[in-house]
Amino acid sequence: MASTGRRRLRGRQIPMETECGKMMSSRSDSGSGEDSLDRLLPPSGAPRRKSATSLSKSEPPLLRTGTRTIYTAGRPPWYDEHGAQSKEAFVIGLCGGSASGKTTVANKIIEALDVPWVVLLSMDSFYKVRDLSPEEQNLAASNDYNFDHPGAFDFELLVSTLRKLKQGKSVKIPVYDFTTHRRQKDWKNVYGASVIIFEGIMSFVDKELLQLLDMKIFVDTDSDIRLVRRLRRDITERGRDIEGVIKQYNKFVKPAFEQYIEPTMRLADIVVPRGGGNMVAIDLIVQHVQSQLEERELSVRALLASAQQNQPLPQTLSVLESTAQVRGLHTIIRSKDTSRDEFIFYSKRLMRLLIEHALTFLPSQPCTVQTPQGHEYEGLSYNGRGITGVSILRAGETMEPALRAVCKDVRIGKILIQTNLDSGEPELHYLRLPKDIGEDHVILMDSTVSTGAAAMMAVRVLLDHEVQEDKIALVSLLMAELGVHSVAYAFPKVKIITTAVDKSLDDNLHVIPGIGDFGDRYFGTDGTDRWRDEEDREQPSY
Ligand SMILES: Nc1ncnc2c1ncn2[C@@H]1O[C@H](COP(=O)(O)OP(=O)(O)O)[C@@H](O)[C@H]1O
Ligand SMILES: Nc1ccn([C@@H]2O[C@H](COP(=O)(O)O)[C@@H](O)[C@H]2O)c(=O)n1
Repeated sequence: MASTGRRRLRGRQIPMETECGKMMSSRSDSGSGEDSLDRLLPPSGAPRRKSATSLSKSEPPLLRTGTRTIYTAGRPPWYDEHGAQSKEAFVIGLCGGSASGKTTVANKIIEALDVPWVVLLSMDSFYKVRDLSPEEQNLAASNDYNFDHPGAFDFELLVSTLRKLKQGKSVKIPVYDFTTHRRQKDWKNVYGASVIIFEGIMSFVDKELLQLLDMKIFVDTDSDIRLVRRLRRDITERGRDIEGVIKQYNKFVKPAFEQYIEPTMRLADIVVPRGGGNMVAIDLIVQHVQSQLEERELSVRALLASAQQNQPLPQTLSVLESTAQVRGLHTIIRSKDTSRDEFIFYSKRLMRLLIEHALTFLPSQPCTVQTPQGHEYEGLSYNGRGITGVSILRAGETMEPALRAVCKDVRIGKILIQTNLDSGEPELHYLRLPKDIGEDHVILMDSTVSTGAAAMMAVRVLLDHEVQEDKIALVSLLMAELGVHSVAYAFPKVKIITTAVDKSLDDNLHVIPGIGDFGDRYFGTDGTDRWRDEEDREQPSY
């Protein structure tokens, strides 16, 4: 499962560490502001981050421990050839008394596991939502409020969040502040993962929650040690004083351990004595998880390549009319002898025609306007909430100027999908989508579509962000028949819009007769750059 192989940036092979920086496992974002940024690539020069997202224990949401930085290879497909979510995340539940070392064990597992997309979810995030009343605030301030009772947690939100995350969907997670006993204003956006580690003092008390856990681990640390650790932590990290910690411990923490937490030890698959120092136990856990992940591996491209062949083209497909002008443009950009500047110029013209064509599928309603001559004109106006263009990087980004030119104030999102050259599978590496994209019509842009695996991954991501399937238009200059069938079969409501559909794919899954590698030809990375005007060079924006 851990993949460290070579990648191809939708066509271009890149050395991972120099071009993209190294990847981190998973992350969260505050979701505030115009863009909610699910970024998997650190900006160049930015400090590297630790392995997984920790979702409540500290702010900013980075790993707190670990001697090693784990880099990921991006998110592999979590859907099958039908576009359905077939790959559920593996969920590890970690239970144990307060300060037993749950978080420490979780981080050790993440480090040793070394797989992409691990999320660390803490039960602390799900302390009840309502603000404490002034009396309760006073109780909390004097360590007289009971945070160690099942009733203190919002299990409903916790179960629904974990269920969604396990299905590979993105979720918003509250962030808890131990110093104010409140949730912070901004919640974190977290994208679905391959492995979810869920830790908390009451991880095993709720039946529904238990059913979501694939592996249950109890961290069993001596109560004296827990008290000492808790004293140190609560004073240094949670703004408490020594008397208060001891009072709270004796009044609530200790009895709760005996009444609610310790009895759930019998539900555990593995008990880890001593916590994070027990490397033998951690290695055993890691071995088991790795074997489970291997079993879940899935080859989407292979499944697609053998699927849905020799069928009539779907109703959802619209091919730009093959006028003399369109054929002429194709002739230029398909020719291997076309120079780069001509390739850019004429593919841009074709993109403009394609995007204009795509916009005709947006919903409209009749409207009447007054002309300057005082007469009425019966026209049409766009009848939707907003329009977002989402480009599949890198080549899809070349279509953004055409969209911006014809669609005023369009919002733009980006998805970076790379092909792992070892597995041949697409992997999701970077995602930036505008806030509330779920309400918009989305024009999903990629220059070419071959098997459809990357396009399917992008559609899957949009659906996971609540975009409605019938509001997605996949717009591509050139598509292979196979890709059209794959996307249409998996997502029958997605509109597919292109300027040409080519019959076949070669052994490298390139479209035939095709256009070559669009990104390489456009960005001049194919080594055959015959550029005339150096100043006009275009580069990808990320
Ligand atoms: N094996 C250990 N040795 C020393 N200190 C530890 C060990 N494990 C955890 N700690 C410390 O104890 C405190 C609580 O650990 P943590 O993993 O956050 O526990 P939990 O998540 O169960 O509350 C932290 O300050 C942590 O650094
Ligand atoms: N406002 C709060 C909320 C919770 N606590 C204590 O946190 C403990 C659970 O967190 P761990 O990291 O120790 O598992 C729990 O025992 C609560 O007493 C708090 O002090 N203040």
